[in-house]
Amino acid sequence: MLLVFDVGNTNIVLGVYDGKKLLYSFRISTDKSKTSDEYGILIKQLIEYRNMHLSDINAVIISSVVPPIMHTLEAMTIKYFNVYPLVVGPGIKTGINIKYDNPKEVGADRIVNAVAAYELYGGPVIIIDFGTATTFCAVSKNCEYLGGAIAPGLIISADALFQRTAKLPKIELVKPEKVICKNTVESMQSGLIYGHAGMVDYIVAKMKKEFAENAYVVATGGLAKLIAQESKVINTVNDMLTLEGLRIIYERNIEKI
Ligand SMILES: Nc1ncnc2c1ncn2[C@@H]1O[C@H](COP(=O)(O)OP(=O)(O)O)[C@@H](O)[C@H]1O
Ligand SMILES: CC(C)(COP(=O)(O)O)[C@@H](O)C(=O)NCCC(=O)O
Ligand SMILES: [K+]
Repeated sequence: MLLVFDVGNTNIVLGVYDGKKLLYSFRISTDKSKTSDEYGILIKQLIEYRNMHLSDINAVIISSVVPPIMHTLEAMTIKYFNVYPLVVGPGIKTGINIKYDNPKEVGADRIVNAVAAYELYGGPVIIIDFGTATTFCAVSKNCEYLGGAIAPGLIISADALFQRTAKLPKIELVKPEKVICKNTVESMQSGLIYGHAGMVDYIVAKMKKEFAENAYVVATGGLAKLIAQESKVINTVNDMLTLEGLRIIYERNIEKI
């Protein structure tokens, strides 16, 4: 079986694939201070909790936007799974033509999402990933990664309001019923959530004008569902987009699983 790792700035999402089928997924926090043994034991417990064994995993692929954690994770997979991981980066076949000024600069998660979105929905396609940052990526009809936009994510924006003011509290990210709110917490929720949805609709409209009016729009990431309730431009939410992309890239790089 294949174990895939999507290492984001807030969470690591793991998936276990049997061929093309995602059996289980797990979400753990990204913690730069954890050792390879701490990750190893945690992942062992998650796998055994699903009645599998470490030895059931015979391949690993990792995509990461947190370079300092990579050495730890690579050491962990070698020690606990006896497997050298495939790491998404230069030299890996993705099947996508990256038109960024410097292709090495694009976050691996954005490439992986682009691969999955093109495979699942075809091009032209726009991918929005609501993670620590909210990223937008445009992929053309001919599978070119055209680039996109990076905006502060919802959690970053909420934290900034809390940290940079004296009177604004930490809040839960839920949508208030109205946009005109009569207390501090709901007013912050209103600005954050309706504001983010408006930003999404505006950027997508501008992207469509710039490259393809008929682009399909797929959203992923921890907060995708929350914004998709409000945004008018998201065609589908696929929470497993990055995991699917990792599975597809693995298949493109290895003849046989
Ligand atoms: N299933 C979920 N439901 C609600 N919020 C979530 C869920 N998963 C993650 N989040 C929140 O969404 C934020 C972004 O998560 P994630 O997409 O994992 O970010 P990243 O990829 O940058 O690590 C996190 O702060 C997390 O608390
Ligand atoms: C933009 C990101 C921080 C998003 O990361 P995430 O929110 O998923 O943790 C990541 O994709 C990244 O570090 N990208 C490198 C810069 C770029 O893509 O141009
Ligand atoms: K991500």
